[in-house]
This record gives sequence, structure tokens and C-alpha cells, in this order.
Amino acid sequence: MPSPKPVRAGSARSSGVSGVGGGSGSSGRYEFMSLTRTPPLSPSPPPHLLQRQGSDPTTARLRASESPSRRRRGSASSNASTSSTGGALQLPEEDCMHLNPSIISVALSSLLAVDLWLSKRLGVCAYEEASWGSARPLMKLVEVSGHGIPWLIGAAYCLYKSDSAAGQEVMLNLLMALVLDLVLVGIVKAVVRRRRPAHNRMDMFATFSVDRYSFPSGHATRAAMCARFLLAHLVLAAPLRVLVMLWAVIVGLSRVLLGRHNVTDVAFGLLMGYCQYNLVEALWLSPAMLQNMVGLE
Ligand SMILES: CC(C)=CCC/C(C)=C/CC/C(C)=C/COP(=O)(O)O
Repeated sequence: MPSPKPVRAGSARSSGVSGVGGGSGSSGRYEFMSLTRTPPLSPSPPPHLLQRQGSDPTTARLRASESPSRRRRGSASSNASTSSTGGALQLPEEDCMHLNPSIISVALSSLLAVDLWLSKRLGVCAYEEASWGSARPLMKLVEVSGHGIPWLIGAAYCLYKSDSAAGQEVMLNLLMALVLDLVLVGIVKAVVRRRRPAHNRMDMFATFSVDRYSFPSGHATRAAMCARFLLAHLVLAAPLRVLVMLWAVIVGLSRVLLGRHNVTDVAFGLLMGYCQYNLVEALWLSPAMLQNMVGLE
């Protein structure tokens, strides 16, 4: 499997392929090439760099993406070390000190490469002509079931219809949780700015501008948080509890099948939604606070 190649955001964007990474480029952001695309031509590294890169192609590419000043410094120390050892490759101390960050970035790059590859393979409902394209309408129904608008309208309606203080308390807190989820997901999306998979067709209804970004999946955070909320506050029979959990998993899975998200967007989204519920519990609006806020007797 080819290793992903960290490139400057501008060049990847122009090829319409996306990814994310912490990176140490001038913009602090890397994007990763699609595995199925031919990487753009880049100037060949100078011969001394090739010598230092050895036979490991990943290390070679990482070295080639270094800043020119670091390459020059590396080149000088490399020449010294190879000449003193009669041609045997001996890394200078400076490079040894950078070994750990390199291992982490290679591990992260590999994880993201697997993520892109797996997500592309699993995007079987991304369009009608795809291998499971006939299931796309069903997946879009699942999408609607996890969308913010039906949940907000449903919670507001139940709050309005509820005739007990306990019911109103739960519904108001659910509303608060849904708004909190939209805000937190919006912030993370705006900070990370990972683009949606190239095979995604952007035909979702009612989206915010941050929803052009894919990390994390808002549907996944909402599904995990709402599932925990329902399980904690509704008295449900065992089969229904299983159904609620299954629904959350299916909503998450449908995001990848529809091609809306990469696997890591959904995995992180489910985890984030699960943790968000803890925050909702911590911020729980009590009846006393509710009396002040909505004037309950
Ligand atoms: C009242 C109000 C402002 C409601 C906004 C609800 C809304 C438009 C939510 C966006 C839901 C959405 C499309 C999230 C994107 O989910 P991903 O799973 O694709 O990240």
C-alpha cells in the first residue's frame, strides 16, 4: 500500500482530494493524497538527500518535504557522518532527536491512508450507480433520522406538549443538548477543516457553512449523544433500548456508506457524542433554574 504524501494544502485542494493532519508546514496543515491518484510531479531531491534517505521510501518522502534550511543542515552533517564512517549511513545526533516525532507522523499518516482507502471502499451508496446505489434512498432516510432539524423540532414539540414538570425538564435539557452539539461540532469542524471525501455528493438538506467540512460527523455526535440521553431518561423496554443503540450505530455507518464521511470522522463523532452527554449531565438545567427561565409553577 502506498504511503500518503504530505503536501501543501494548496496543491491538494487544486486536485480536489482531501485529508487532514497536524503537520509542520508553513500553514500548519497537511493534506493527504488520494491513494488512487497519481501524485503531482515534484522536483527530485538532490543526490546527497537520496543517499541519506536510504531504502525506506516513507522516510525518503518525509525528508524530501523538509524545509530547505533543514535539508541544508542535514546535508552538511550527513556528508560529515558518511565520510567519517567510510560510506556507512550514520544519522547525526540532530536527526536522532527528531526520530520520535517522525514515527508519530508516519503512524498518523498511515492511519489516515488506511482511513481514506477504507472509506472509499465503504462508500458503496455514495451515488446511484455505485455498487449499493439502490440502497441510497434508505440510507438518506437514516440520514434524516439523525439530522439536527427533526430532532430540534421533535424536542420543541414534546416540550410544548408535555404536561408534567419532569417531562418539560427532560425535553428542555434535550433541546439544550442539541444546541450544544451543533455549537461544539461547528467549532471542531471550523478548526480542523477536513474536507469531505472526494466521492461525496453534497446533496444534504439544510446545512451550515461549516458542514462542507467532515471532521467530526455531526450525525454521529448527535446519534451517540441522543442515544445516551434517551437510554438515561426514557423508561424503555429492553428491545427498544437495543433498537436505540442500533440506530446510533446505523446512523454512523450510513455516513460512510453514503460517502459523506471518512471512517475516522464517524469514529471520532461517536466518541465525541458519547462524551458530550457527560457535559449535558454536568450542565443539567434543574427545575429551580427552569422556573426562572420558563416561568413554570
Ligand atoms: C434552528 C437551527 C438553526 C437549526 C439548524 C439545524 C441544522 C441545519 C443542522 C445541521 C445538521 C447537519 C446537516 C449536520 C451535518 O452532519 P454531518 O454528519 O454530515 O457532519
